[in-house]
Amino acid sequence: MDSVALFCTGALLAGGIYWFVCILGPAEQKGKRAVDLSGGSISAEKVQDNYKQYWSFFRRPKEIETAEKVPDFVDTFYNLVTDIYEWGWGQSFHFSPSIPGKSHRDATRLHEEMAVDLIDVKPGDRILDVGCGVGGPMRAIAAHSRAKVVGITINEYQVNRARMHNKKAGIDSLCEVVCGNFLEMPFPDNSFDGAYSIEATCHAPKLEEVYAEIFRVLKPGSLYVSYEWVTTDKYRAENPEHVETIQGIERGDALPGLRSYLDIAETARKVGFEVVKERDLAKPPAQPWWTRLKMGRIAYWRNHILVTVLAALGIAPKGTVDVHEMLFKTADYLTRGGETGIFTPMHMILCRKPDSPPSS
Ligand SMILES: C=C(CC[C@@H](C)[C@H]1CC[C@H]2C3=CC[C@H]4[C@H](C)[C@@H](O)CC[C@]4(C)[C@H]3CC[C@]12C)C(C)C
Ligand SMILES: C[S@@+](CC[C@H](N)C(=O)[O-])C[C@H]1O[C@@H](n2cnc3c(N)ncnc32)[C@H](O)[C@@H]1O
Repeated sequence: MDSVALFCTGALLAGGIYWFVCILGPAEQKGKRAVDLSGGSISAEKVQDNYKQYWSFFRRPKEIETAEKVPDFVDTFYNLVTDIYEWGWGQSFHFSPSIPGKSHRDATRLHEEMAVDLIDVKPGDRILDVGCGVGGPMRAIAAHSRAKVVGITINEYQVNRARMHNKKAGIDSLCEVVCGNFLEMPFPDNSFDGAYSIEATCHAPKLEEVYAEIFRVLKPGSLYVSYEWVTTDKYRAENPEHVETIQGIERGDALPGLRSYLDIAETARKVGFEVVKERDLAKPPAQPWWTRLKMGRIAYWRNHILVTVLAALGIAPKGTVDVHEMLFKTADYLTRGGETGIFTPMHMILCRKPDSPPSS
C-alpha cells in the first residue's frame, strides 16, 4: 500500500472512531460524551467496588429494609448511573407517554409542563422539586412558569451537574439546587407555594416520611403533584412472572420496594393532604411510554461496545461495563412491566395542603 492510501485509511479510521465515540454517543445534541463517563463522586478505581456494594444490599434483604441505609444506597446508585443516564437518555431522568409526531425531547418537556400546570403557580412563586436529578424538569418548569424552583437531591454529583446546566442554560436566576435528603429537608415549615416530584419518591423507604416532609414545607392552601412508580391493578403477587418483572425493576433502579397504586392516596391522606385528583397517565389514550426503551436496543448494543472499549483503554472506569449491563437488563424489565400493564411510572396524584383554620 502506498503512503497516500495508508494515510487515507488511517484518516478514515480515525474519523470513524471519532464519529462513533463523540457524535453518535450523546442522547442530546450537547449531552454527555462517552469519553467523559465517570463514577459521579466516586473515584474511578472505586467504581467497581461500589457496584458490588450496591448489589450487596439486595443479597442481604434485611439491610434494604433498614430505612436509614436507603439514602446512602440511592446515593451510590446515582454516582454509578448519572453519567450513563445523561449520555444515553438526556437531562430528564423520567419517562413520558410517546406523542405521535413529536420528538422524545418534546414529549418529555410536555410531561414536565403538565406537572407545573397542575399545581397552578404564578410567576415569582417559590416551588420545590423533590428529587431533582440533574435538573432537566426544573429548567423546563422554570422556563414555562417563571416560578423560582428549588430542587433537592441526595447526590452531590447531580447537584454540581444541575448547577452547571442551569448556568449554561442561562436560567440560574430561577433555579436553585440543594444537596440533601428529602426525608429531612433543610427548609422551614410553610415556605413553598407549590411542590412536585417526578419519579423520585419511589426511592423513599417509607412514602409516608417523604409526603409528611413535603406537607410540612408547603404553605397552607398550596398544591403538590407527584408522578409515582407503582404496580397497577393488573399485578398479581401469585404470578411468578409478575414477581420477577417487578423484582427486576426494583434491583435495576435502586428501589426499596415498589408500592401498589392503592397506597398512594391513602398515604397522602394519612399525612394530612386532601387528594384533588389521581390518575395513571400511562392509560389510553396515552401512547406507550416504553416504546422509547424498546426502540433504543440497537443504540444500547453500540453503547455496550463503546463502554467496553473505553474501559479496556482505561478511559472509562472499569465498573462502568457492569453498570451498563445492569441498565441494559433493567430496560427489558421495565418494557415487560409496561407491556403487561402491571407497572406504571406515572401514577399521578395531585394533593392540597388544607388552609389553616381561622384563628379564633
Ligand atoms: C426514574 C428512574 C429512572 C428512569 C429512567 C430515566 C432510566 C431507567 C432505565 C434507564 C436506562 C436503561 C438502559 C440504558 C442503556 C443500556 C444505555 O446504553 C443508555 C442509557 C439507558 C437507556 C438508561 C437511561 C435511563 C433509564 C431509561 C428510576 C431510577 C427511579
Ligand atoms: C429518577 S431520578 C428523577 C430526577 C428528576 N425528577 C427527573 O425527572 O429528572 C430520582 C431523583 O431522586 C433523588 N433522590 C432519591 N432519594 C432521595 C433522597 N432520600 N433525598 C433526596 N433526593 C433523593 C435522586 O438523587 C434523583 O435525583
